[in-house]
Amino acid sequence: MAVQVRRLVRVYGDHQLGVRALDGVDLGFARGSFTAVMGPSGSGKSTLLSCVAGLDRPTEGEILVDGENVTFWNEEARTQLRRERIGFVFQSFHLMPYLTAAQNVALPLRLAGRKADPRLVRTLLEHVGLAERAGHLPAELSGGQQQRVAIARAFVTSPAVVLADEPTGALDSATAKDILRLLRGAASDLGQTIVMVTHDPVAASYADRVVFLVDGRIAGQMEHPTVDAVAGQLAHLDQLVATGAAVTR
Ligand SMILES: Nc1ncnc2c1ncn2[C@@H]1O[C@H](COP(=O)(O)OP(=O)(O)OP(=O)(O)O)[C@@H](O)[C@H]1O
Repeated sequence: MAVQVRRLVRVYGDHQLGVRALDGVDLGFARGSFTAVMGPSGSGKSTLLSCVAGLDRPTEGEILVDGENVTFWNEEARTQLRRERIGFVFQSFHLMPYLTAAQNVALPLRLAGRKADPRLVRTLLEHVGLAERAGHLPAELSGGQQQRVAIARAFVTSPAVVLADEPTGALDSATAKDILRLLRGAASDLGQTIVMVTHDPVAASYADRVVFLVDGRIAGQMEHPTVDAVAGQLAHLDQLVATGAAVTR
């Protein structure tokens, strides 16, 4: 398993009265798998990503990255974990505006104190179809191209997992499909493990599996998701939440 979370609980505020953002989540993410995490607003999706990334500490439970228990690592070790073993893709790209595409891709290696091999950077930019734009600044690239640079950057350290938070949320649907095909291919062809939070059933249909969260708990999983099946399950979950059926403990 690239990543495993066991009995993960994250309570914000008072232990008894606080918000249980995650309430006993057990999940494994196999190497080379592409998982979509879905659920209503406030269901715990971002908290799950933050815990896996080591940005947030679980209240209870364990997190294993490449089989190593990282739950109790100190701040410094978790910063290193984020730099070297976790890749990030955000909705709003988060590229450094004053660095070229190639320099942005190389940045995680530099931050990790490693040498940025120009051939690796070039190969990654070729892989995302941007070899010709290596010297361009983000402002000179379209949104879809900027997201491709961000994806190449996320892959540069060969991380255990790439965490993508609404990676297509800011893109038109045709560009979004290109990005999703790229992520799909990275999992299938390069064996890159990907976990993607999304609200979009089309985006989720590119994944191998969808995990549905409600109130910090797993409310269902779907293998080989289709757009219609995902949309149907989301409507069903919304109904459960609206009637309060999902919040009984
Ligand atoms: N720092 C915090 N302090 C207090 N409560 C928090 C904090 N972060 C999240 N929460 C609460 O934890 C719950 C889960 O939040 P989370 O952001 O993980 O949900 P989400 O599924 O990502 O939602 P969205 O789809 O709206 O982004 C929510 O009730 C939220 O209000």
